[in-house]
Amino acid sequence: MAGLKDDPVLGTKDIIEKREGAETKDAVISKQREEEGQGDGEMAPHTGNSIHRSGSRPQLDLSKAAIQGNSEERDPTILLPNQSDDISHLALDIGGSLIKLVYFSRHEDRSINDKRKKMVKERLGISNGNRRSYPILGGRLHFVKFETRKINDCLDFISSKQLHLGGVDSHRWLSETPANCNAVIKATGGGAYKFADLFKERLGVSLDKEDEMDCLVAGANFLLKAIRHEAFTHMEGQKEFVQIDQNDLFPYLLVNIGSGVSMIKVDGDGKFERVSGTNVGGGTYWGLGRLLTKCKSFDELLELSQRGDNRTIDMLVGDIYGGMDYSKIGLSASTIASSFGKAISEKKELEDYRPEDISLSLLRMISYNIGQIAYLNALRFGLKRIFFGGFFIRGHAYTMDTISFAVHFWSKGEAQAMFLRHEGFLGALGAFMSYEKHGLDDLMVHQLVERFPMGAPYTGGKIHGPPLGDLNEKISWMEKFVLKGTEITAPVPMDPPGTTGLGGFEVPSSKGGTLRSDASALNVGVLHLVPTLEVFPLLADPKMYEPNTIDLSDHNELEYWFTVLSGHLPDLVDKAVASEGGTDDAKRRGDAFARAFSAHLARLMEEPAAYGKLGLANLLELREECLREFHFVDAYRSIKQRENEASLAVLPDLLMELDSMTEEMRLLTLIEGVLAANIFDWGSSACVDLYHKGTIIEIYRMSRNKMQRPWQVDDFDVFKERMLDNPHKRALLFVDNSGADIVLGMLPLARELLRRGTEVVLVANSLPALNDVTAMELPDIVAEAAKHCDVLRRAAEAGGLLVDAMINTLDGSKENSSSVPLMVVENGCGSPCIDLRQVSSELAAAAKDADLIVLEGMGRALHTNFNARFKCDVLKLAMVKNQRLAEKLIKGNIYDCVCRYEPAS
Ligand SMILES: CC(C)(COP(=O)(O)O)[C@@H](O)C(=O)NCCC(=O)O
Ligand SMILES: [Mn+2]
Repeated sequence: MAGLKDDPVLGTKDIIEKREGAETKDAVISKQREEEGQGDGEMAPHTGNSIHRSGSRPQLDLSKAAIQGNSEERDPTILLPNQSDDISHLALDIGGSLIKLVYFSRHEDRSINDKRKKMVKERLGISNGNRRSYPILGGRLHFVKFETRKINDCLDFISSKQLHLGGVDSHRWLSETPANCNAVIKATGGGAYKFADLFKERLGVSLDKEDEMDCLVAGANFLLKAIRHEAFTHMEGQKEFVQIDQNDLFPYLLVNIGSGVSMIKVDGDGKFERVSGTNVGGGTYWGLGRLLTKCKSFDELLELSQRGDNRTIDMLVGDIYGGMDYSKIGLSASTIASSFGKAISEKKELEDYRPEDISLSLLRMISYNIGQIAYLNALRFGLKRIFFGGFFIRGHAYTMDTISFAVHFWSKGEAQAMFLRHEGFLGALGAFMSYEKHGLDDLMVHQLVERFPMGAPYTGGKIHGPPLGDLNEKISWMEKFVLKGTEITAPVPMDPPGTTGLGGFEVPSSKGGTLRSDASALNVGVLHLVPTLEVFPLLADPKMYEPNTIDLSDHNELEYWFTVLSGHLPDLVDKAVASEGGTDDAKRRGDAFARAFSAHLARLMEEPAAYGKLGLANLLELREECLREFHFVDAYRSIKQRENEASLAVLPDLLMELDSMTEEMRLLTLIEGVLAANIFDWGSSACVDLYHKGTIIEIYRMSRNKMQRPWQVDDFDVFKERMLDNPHKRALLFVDNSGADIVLGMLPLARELLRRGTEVVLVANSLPALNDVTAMELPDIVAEAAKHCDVLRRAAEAGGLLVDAMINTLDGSKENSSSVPLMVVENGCGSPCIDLRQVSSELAAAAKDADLIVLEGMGRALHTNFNARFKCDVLKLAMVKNQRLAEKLIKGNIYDCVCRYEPAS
C-alpha cells in the first residue's frame, strides 16, 4: 500500500470510534466462542435455510407432498402426487462388455417461492405462466457403468435406487400408486435383446429397444450441443477443448469404437448414414490381446501397454532402410512399416516377447488403422471433423494420440480427430433422449452445470464409491479412502497418462506406470439440469466470453493455487464444523470434506483438464460444492452475522458524513469506501491474518486511511464525469462480501445512485460461498439499513423489499413510494466468482433495462470478468488481496486497488 492519507470523511473516524466499543466486545466474545468451538444458538445449524437455487429452478407443485419412508432421515424421498411433468429417468445401453446407465434424479429440487421472488417477478415483469416452456424440471443426469458379466450388480443398483419405477408409461415415481408390472425402460445395445427376460424377471420391467445407431447419433448430437467442454483434441499428450458452434456442427463423422467400429456421417438431428466401419476394433484388441498375453481384463491389457515398447516387435521404416528415414515419401525411420513385422524375421516364440510390448503393438496397430480408415471416410465425404467415441478409448492418452496422429498424418493436418468426454455413454444417452416429452433435447449449454461429487463414478460392477447421495456411506467411504490410498477408484489421483509424442512412435513415457481402469468414467460428472439458467444478456460477445482470468492449464499457476487452497483447508474445516454446532457428526463430515476436496485437488494437479477446461473460478466453486456435498450449508454464517451487526451500527454516522460533502467528494469517498471495505474477505489468507490484529471497525478504518490515489488501476475521473453528467437508468450492483463490504461499501453507493434517480438492483449469490452475502440475507440487511435512511427505505419499499420488515421509519410516513426502486435478485450461483454464461432468469430479466454494471470484489471483477466486455457501462471495483495476483494482473502489490471503468462497447 502506498503512503498514508487522511480519512476523507472528516470526523467519521471519531464517530466510528465512539460506537465501536459495544461492537468490539460482542465481536471478541463471539470470536472467542467460535475459536473454542462452543456452538451457541447462533452457531447451531440453521434448519430453515435449506440450500436451493430457487430462482434457477422452475416451480414444483408441492400440494399433497408426502414423505416416503423414514421421515427421520436427513433427505427422505418426497412424493409429489400432483406434480404433472413427465419424468423418464433411466435408460440403458447394454453392450458386449459394459452396461451403461443414464438416469435422471431431481431430489434436490426444493424451490421456495418466497415473497422477495414474487416481488422481483412482478417488478421485472417475469411471467409465471410459462411452465410448459420448461417441460423438464431441474434435476440431475447421472452416468454409471457396470461390466456386463456382472449384470446382477447392475440390477441390484437399479433396484436399490428404484430407478425402474419411473418408466415412460406411468407417473408412478411421482405418485403414491404402487409399482405395476408395465414399467418400460428404454434400452439399446445387443443386451437389450439378450437380457430382456432377466430384467422382466428381476425388476418386472420391459425393455423398450431403441436402434443403436439412432441412439449413438442422438447422444453425440446432444453432448456436442449441450456440453461446453465435451469435445477435445489430444495431440502429443496435450488435451485441448474445442468450442463447438451449435450452428456449425453438421456434417461430421462419428466413429464409435466398441467391439467393432461404426463410422457414421451425421448431417443433422436424426439425419445420418452409416457409411463405413471395420471389424478390427476394441474386441479385436481385447480378443487377440487376451490370447497373446493371458491378460484377464481389457483394462489390464491396456495397463500393460503403458509399459510396452513396440519397437521390439513392430517392423519400422528404419529397420528396412538401415536406420534411415524414407524422407522422399515423408516417413521417418521410426514409422511403423509393418505391425508385428519383426516377428517374421526373428526366431522367437510368443514367450520370448514381453506381454507389455505385444499389448502396445496391438493397440497401436488397431488405433492407427481406425484413425486411417476414419480419415479416408472423412475425405470421401468432404468432412473436416471426426469425433471418436466408444469405450475402447477410455480416456487413454496413448490411444488418442495414435488416432490423432493417423488423422493428422494422412490429412496433412487438414482434418482433426476429436474425442468426447462422455465417449462411452453416447448410446445410453441417446436411449434416454428417445423418451418423449422430457424436453431434454431443448436444453442448451447454459442450462447444464456439471459437478463432480465424490462417488459419482461406478465402474466394473463393483461400487467404487459410496451409493450416490447417501451421505453416511459417503463419509465412511472417504474414511476408508485414506487407508487404501489410491487403490480406491474415485476422483483420486492417477498417474499421468503415458503418451508417445507426435506419431506415437516413441514408447510410452515410463512415468505412466499404471492406468486407472476407470479413467474415462472419472472424467464424467453429474449433469445438473437447470432449465432456467440464461446467458447474461449484457455480454458484448457471449461466444467469445471466457469467465476465467487465470488459466490453470499453466502448471505453475495450478501448483500455486493448489498450495493456497490446500493451506486454507484446516481453517475452513474448523469454521465449517463450528457452523454446524461442532458436533461429532459435523467433525466427521468436516474430515470427509477435507479428504474429498484434497482428492479433487490432487486429481486436478495430475490432470488439470480431467473435469473440463479448468480455471481458478472452477476450483473455487468446486470447494463450495464439496462443502455442500457434505452438508455444510453456510460455514461463515456466524462471521457474516457478526460483521453485519458491527457495520450496521456505524452506518448512520457514515451516511451523515457523506451527506455533508460536495457531490464530487462524496462520489470519490463512496468508491474509496467500496474498495476499502472489500478487505473483509475470509477467502484470502493475508486478510484473515489481519483480522487477528483488530476489530472489524479498526480494520475498516485502517483500510480507509490507507487509500491513496491514483489506485493501481484508476479510471475514477472518467466514471465520475459520466456519473455526474447523466444518471443511469438502472444499475446492477454485483455485491460481494457481508459486513462492512455490503453495509459500509456497496449500500451507500446504491443509495447515491438511487438519490440520483437510478434504479438499483443488488445482485447477490443464490447460495453461500465464503463470507459472501446471499440474496436471501440481503432484504434483512437492507431493512436494517433503511431504519436509518429515508432514501433506502423508500427505494426498498418501492422495490418490494420491505414487505415484511417491521421497520421504524425516520419520519413515520409511508406515502412516498414514488421513489426509484431498490431490488435484490439472486445471480444463480454459489461461488465467489461468476460465470456470466449461466445466470438466474431473474438476473437476466433485471439486466434488460440496465445501463450500468458494477462488479465488485476479487472473485467477480478480477478472477472472473476482468477481461469481459459488456453492452453497457461497467465499473469493476476490487481490492487485490493476494500478492501474486496483484503482480500478475495489475503489476502492483497486495492491497492495491482496481477501479476500472469501461463505457458501453
Ligand atoms: C476467494 C476470493 C476470490 C474472494 O475474494 P472477494 O471476491 O471476496 O474479493 C479471494 O479471497 C481469493 O482469491 N483468495 C485466495 C487467495 C489467497 O488466500 O490469497
Ligand atoms: Mn467474497
